[in-house]
Amino acid sequence: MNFSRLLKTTSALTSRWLCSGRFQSTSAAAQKLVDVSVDSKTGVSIVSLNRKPVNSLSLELFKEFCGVMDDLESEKVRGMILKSSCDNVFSSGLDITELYPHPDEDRFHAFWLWFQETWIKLYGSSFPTVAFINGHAPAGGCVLAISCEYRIMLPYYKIGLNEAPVGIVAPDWVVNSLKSVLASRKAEQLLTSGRLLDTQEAFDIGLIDKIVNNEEEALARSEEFFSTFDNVPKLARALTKQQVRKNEISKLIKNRSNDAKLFLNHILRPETQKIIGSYFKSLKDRKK
Ligand SMILES: CCCCCC/C=C\CC(=O)SCCNC(=O)CCNC(=O)[C@H](O)C(C)(C)COP(=O)(O)OP(=O)(O)OC[C@H]1O[C@@H](n2cnc3c(N)ncnc32)[C@H](O)[C@@H]1OP(=O)(O)O
Repeated sequence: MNFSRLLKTTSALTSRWLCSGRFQSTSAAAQKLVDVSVDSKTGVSIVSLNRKPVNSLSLELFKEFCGVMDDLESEKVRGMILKSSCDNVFSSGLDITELYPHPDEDRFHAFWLWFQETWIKLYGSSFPTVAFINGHAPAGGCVLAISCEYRIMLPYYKIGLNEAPVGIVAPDWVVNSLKSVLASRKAEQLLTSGRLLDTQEAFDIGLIDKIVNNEEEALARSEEFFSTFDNVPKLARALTKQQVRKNEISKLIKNRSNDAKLFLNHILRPETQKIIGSYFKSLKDRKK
């Protein structure tokens, strides 16, 4: 099966959840959670996550992001830069209120399927992708960044997969995306310790590709990355990227519902709820 057909393949059960109109934004005037603009000099699309204050990743944000990715695919854009419009935070990861206290099972199932869909579309996109990490990127924020092809980060922020200390276990598609960036041993150390790295440490181990001081430099470094493909036929580039990433994506596509069920079972365990609850409380108490 070719890759674009594979990307469209979802089980009947999964399609039912993804296509269902449930969990729509209630207000037509609701603020956009994902903004798109085009850099007029380079023709590259800039996608900004815009869920204030910290871009925590909710079901609605995932849905909107997937719609944007579909548009960019059909417009056959030259490239995409993913960044944040929140001050100091690229994304604070999954919205903890989707996980705690004791989430509604239907909503959680849909939430998880849209998280998977986001990863499938971003990791498997045909066009080149850069994450401009213009703020902290813990947990799910880091997952978005490692799903892109190239990572550029501002100094003095933190990035990493701190799920284990929060009581959350990484699914294999997240582990494998990390292993596509870092050697297995480094990936394991990062995951099991849950340590967040500062920008320099992240650069030193190869988790990010460039450190920049401002957005202007980020755009210039992104352009250098995109222009490495200027003499490569678009289709050949896209199919080659997807060939490299195909195994992880097809494994998840075959296992989506089960992956959601496993995660839900884990999240609903009283011990997990307890750990997430005290973690969330400590986040709130920090500011008191
Ligand atoms: C191992 C891989 C597993 C993969 C599968 C699962 C994937 C991911 C799991 C997750 O993503 S779980 C989420 C984990 N996220 C975090 O641990 C980050 C938590 N947040 C922070 O550390 C900080 O907020 C920040 C991002 C460093 C920003 O700090 P800042 O001081 O700028 O802002 P705060 O005052 O802390 O936050 C403002 C406001 O937002 C609330 N909030 C922060 N993060 C989240 C979140 N992820 N979900 C929901 N709400 C969040 C925070 O409590 C504050 O609320 P108020 O106090 O204003 O009510």
